[in-house]
Amino acid sequence: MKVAWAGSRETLELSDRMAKLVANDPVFEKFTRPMLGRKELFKNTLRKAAHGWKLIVDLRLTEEEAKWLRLYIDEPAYTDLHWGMFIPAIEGQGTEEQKKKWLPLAQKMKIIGCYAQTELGHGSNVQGLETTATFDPQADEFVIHSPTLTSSKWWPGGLGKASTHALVYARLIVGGEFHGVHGFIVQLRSLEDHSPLPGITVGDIGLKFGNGAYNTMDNGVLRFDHVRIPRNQMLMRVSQVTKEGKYMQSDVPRQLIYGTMVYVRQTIVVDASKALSRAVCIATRYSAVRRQFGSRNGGPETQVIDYKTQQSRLFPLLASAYAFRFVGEWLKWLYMDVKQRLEANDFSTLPEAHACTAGLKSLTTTATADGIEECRKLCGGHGYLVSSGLPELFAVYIPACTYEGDNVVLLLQVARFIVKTVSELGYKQPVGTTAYMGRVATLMQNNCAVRTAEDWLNPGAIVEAFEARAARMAVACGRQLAKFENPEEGFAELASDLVEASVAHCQLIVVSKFIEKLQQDIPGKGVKQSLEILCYVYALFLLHKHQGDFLAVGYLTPKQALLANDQLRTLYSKVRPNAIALVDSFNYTDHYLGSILGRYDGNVYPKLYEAAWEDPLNDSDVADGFHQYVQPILKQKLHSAKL
Ligand SMILES: CCCCCCCC/C=C\CCCCC/C=C/C(=O)SCCNC(=O)CCNC(=O)[C@H](O)C(C)(C)COP(=O)(O)OP(=O)(O)OC[C@H]1O[C@@H](n2cnc3c(N)ncnc32)[C@H](O)[C@@H]1OP(=O)(O)O
Ligand SMILES: Cc1cc2nc3c(=O)[nH]c(=O)nc-3n(C[C@H](O)[C@H](O)[C@H](O)COP(=O)(O)OP(=O)(O)OC[C@H]3O[C@@H](n4cnc5c(N)ncnc54)[C@H](O)[C@@H]3O)c2cc1C
Repeated sequence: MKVAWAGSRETLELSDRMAKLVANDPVFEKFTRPMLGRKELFKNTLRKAAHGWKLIVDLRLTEEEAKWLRLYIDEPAYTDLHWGMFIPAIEGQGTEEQKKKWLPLAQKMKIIGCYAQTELGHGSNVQGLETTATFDPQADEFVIHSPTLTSSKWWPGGLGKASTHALVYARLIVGGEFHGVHGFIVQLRSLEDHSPLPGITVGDIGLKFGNGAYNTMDNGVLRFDHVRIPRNQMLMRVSQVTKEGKYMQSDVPRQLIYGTMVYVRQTIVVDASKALSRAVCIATRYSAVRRQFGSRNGGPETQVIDYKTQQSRLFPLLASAYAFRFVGEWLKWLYMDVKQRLEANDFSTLPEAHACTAGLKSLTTTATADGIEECRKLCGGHGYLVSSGLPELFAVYIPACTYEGDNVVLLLQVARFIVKTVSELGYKQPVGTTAYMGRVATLMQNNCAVRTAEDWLNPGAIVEAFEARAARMAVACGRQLAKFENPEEGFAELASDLVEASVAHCQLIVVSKFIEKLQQDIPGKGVKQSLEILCYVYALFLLHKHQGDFLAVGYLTPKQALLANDQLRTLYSKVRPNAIALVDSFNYTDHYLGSILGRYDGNVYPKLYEAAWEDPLNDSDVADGFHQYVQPILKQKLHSAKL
């Protein structure tokens, strides 16, 4: 199962080596992180990032090894944005000449870059950005300017203190004409002493949610006062500005300017399975350690993992972690395919790649953020201790529902894609993830054939149920929209229904990709059978949770929905004996998990007890401040009998 989870034996071995390298290096200790003040915390992150880079250089790690190393260091840092957005943006939107100039500098870390798109006044609405880049043909330069307070760049990670350069998204103005938002490489700080260059105001935006957590990152604010950059620092793969001041659009669609977001959304889906699996690993191991009630004749109490309620909350999350792992693997393939096509100037699959990355980013991050919080509750009171690892994981993870596109805004993008597909059904055969809509007539007509709970253990029955629900919801939205004279007004009015239709479509993708995965050769005794059980758990859990949809569209009867729930209970009993092995298969070190409750050896109580004494409050028996603030109260002479 470890190999199935990792994707291949090679990846398992490689990631295992990197995990151990980090775990055994004292520089990467993270237990004290939540107790550090902001300055110490940030400096500590810089120290870890520098040590990580030294290891990468000294040990001549490959790009793949370096990625795993950074993951296991497990601390958001400016390097995430440098490697994760700045470099990919230049790769995707730069010309060959620009790539030749900037990529070696960035890859050797001679410069540090960030991705400066969002502003104080606009994030979701990228076309609403206010920063301007005005071409000055006399000087052959662009003038980058922040005309208003709301045009201040706000949020970019790595911008506040670390970056020397930024990829700045600004409205292009050539000859007095606006040409939409484009990307510009702008130097922010001196490469000698790191001080901000003339015309640049830059700093950190302040503390964020949670102790430690994402506060290791210097999310920044940036203003430009007529800052000049050479013309060739506009990324010009999509459109060009000539020396003479002529704006030229190439054959490449202008949506490619958003290409970095497609790339990052894809990586976020892969990361969702990592974050959720960490939380599930902690909650599952602890649920096997924790005992409450049910002692008979003085025997041990019941392990809380044996309670059906615990199983019905925990096992769907375990199944979701696996589902997200496999859909992430598929999405990575889809992205690589689109990337290759784009390089060959084939843009035909870009809209689907956009819809899939947007929709799956939204679905997996929402489920993961909610799932981490559920895992905290599954661990009872001890889950609320920072030493459980769950509060920090939650605090670090939740902004994933917002960054790289607010999850609702992204589902509305999926809705546009679905509505367009439905409206074209008469003359255009849908392909890829919308191919099922080509069978819309059958899907609208046929109802579920399930008669017994066992009938639900059939991939065909499950896929058809999810297809029928998604198709019927999409068609219903299409019919409602057709009643509006102005389609945009209709879209705005029906936005909530459209979002629900998008969720149904995205859930269908995850379920289908899990089922497709099971059609592959999966070696290892019992591995495939265990994955089949998890796949049914994932699908039937969703069906149970959203049974209102399946009933409302008329595909299921209430009896069939009940049968699905009956089957789900049986499946939980089948997951139980393997639950620990299924989380051990994630192959996480205790260092990466960072949780006393999730320790591999299960030695929870002694270690919790030990850790309590390491809290700074326990440095002395009598607290600082006692004599000043508490003792006077204890010693006061009360004048009134009532008091
Ligand atoms: C305990 C320690 C643990 C450590 C863990 C570490 C965890 C760290 C992990 C990861 C680090 C991540 C760091 C995060 C950094 C975050 C960065 C950011 O947030 S960068 C900013 C991102 N911003 C956004 O995402 C903005 C969202 N808005 C948009 O994307 C768009 O503007 C829009 C919502 C799509 C709106 O566009 P709209 O339709 O209104 O208009 P147009 O812009 O004109 O688009 C029209 C057509 O274009 C199509 N389109 C839109 N987007 C894309 C795209 N990306 N690709 C292709 N096509 C696109 C759209 O569909 C329209 O098409 P048609 O309908 O005309 O065919
Ligand atoms: C931790 C973190 C790191 C970040 N890192 C970066 C970075 O490195 N670089 C960068 O450029 N940016 C970064 N961002 C910014 C991030 O990309 C934006 O915050 C995000 O895209 C959401 O945009 P917004 O803040 O404008 O939200 P808003 O759009 O203001 O959202 C507010 C509310 O309005 C709703 N809403 C908005 N538009 C619509 C609509 N059309 N229909 C219905 N509802 C709508 C949303 O659903 C939400 O509920 C980061 C943000 C965070 C939190």
